[in-house]
Amino acid sequence: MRIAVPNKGRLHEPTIDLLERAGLHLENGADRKLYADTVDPDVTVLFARAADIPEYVSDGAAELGITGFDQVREARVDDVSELLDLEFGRCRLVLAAPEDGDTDAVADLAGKTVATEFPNITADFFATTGVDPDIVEVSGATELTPHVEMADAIVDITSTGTTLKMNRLAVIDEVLSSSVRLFGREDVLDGPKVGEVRTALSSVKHAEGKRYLMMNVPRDRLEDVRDVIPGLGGPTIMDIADEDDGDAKVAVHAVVNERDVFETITEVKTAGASDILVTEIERLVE
Ligand SMILES: Nc1ncnc2c1ncn2[C@@H]1O[C@H](COP(=O)(O)OP(=O)(O)OP(=O)(O)O)[C@@H](O)[C@H]1O
Ligand SMILES: O=P(O)(O)OC[C@H]1O[C@H](OP(=O)(O)OP(=O)(O)O)[C@H](O)[C@@H]1O
Ligand SMILES: [Mg+2]
Repeated sequence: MRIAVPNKGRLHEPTIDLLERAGLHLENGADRKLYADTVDPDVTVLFARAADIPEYVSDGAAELGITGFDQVREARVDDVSELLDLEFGRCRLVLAAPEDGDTDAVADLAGKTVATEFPNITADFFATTGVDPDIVEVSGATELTPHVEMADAIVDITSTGTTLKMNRLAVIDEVLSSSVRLFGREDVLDGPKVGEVRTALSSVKHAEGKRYLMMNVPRDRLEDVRDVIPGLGGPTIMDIADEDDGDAKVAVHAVVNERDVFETITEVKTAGASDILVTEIERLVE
């Protein structure tokens, strides 16, 4: 099975990092190679441009793909399905125009020109508004086009808003909200490998922001400790083999949200826990 992933750009590294954390370690994937093997002999990674990945999956060059939702929508592929929101590469496609110009609303764009790297998404957006501007496709530096009289407005990616601000552009409307997705061609979705890859990647997402808490608790304080552990399932309670103590203490393990760890430690300690350990979780298969 082949997974197409971004070969460069801002999505490349986080995608490789995610595959590694999911246990799909890349082998002999030196720079500029088109393919890399993984520890799983049945899984190959194919490197492609973020914008080409939906087409690669649709055409059969790969079975699965990882790229931005914006690219999937722009490619207008109708035979692929989303399997997982990977929740990075978050950005918005927005309609924006010069701050000090006379374009303040969608209606102001009747008979005007909009420049974008996403002509299909832009056309779909305007089709819902009843306004029908000319759409000009550019391949980058879109933010410049209103200042060189190429366009009256743009549809482009924004995340922090810095680029729009630097180019004195104001948002008129949101066109699309995007993040990176795992998707696959519909005719292969039932295969066992697809399920395995999906589970591996989602287990990394589930583990993010969670910590594993371990502690020892006198058996007669167990209920007090249990009461203060915020529930994410569990906790797991285990007997401790201890010759001197008999069964006076038990080990308590629990998965907790990272943001709750600080408070929980204080509370379980007050409730009688000792030998408290906090560790990171690599993967959490639910
Ligand atoms: N500023 C941003 N913040 C968050 N995600 C972004 C941002 N810019 C782009 N993305 C996401 O990353 C995807 C790829 O963008 P990137 O800039 O890496 O590639 P590109 O410039 O289109 O590619 P290439 O360098 O191959 O021309 C976008 O389609 C979008 O989903
Ligand atoms: O809201 P901001 O945080 O400023 O991000 C928005 C910018 O990020 C992307 O460009 P990128 O940095 O990927 O450069 P590129 O034009 O080379 O793709 C996008 O095309 C915007 O220009
Ligand atoms: Mg870019």
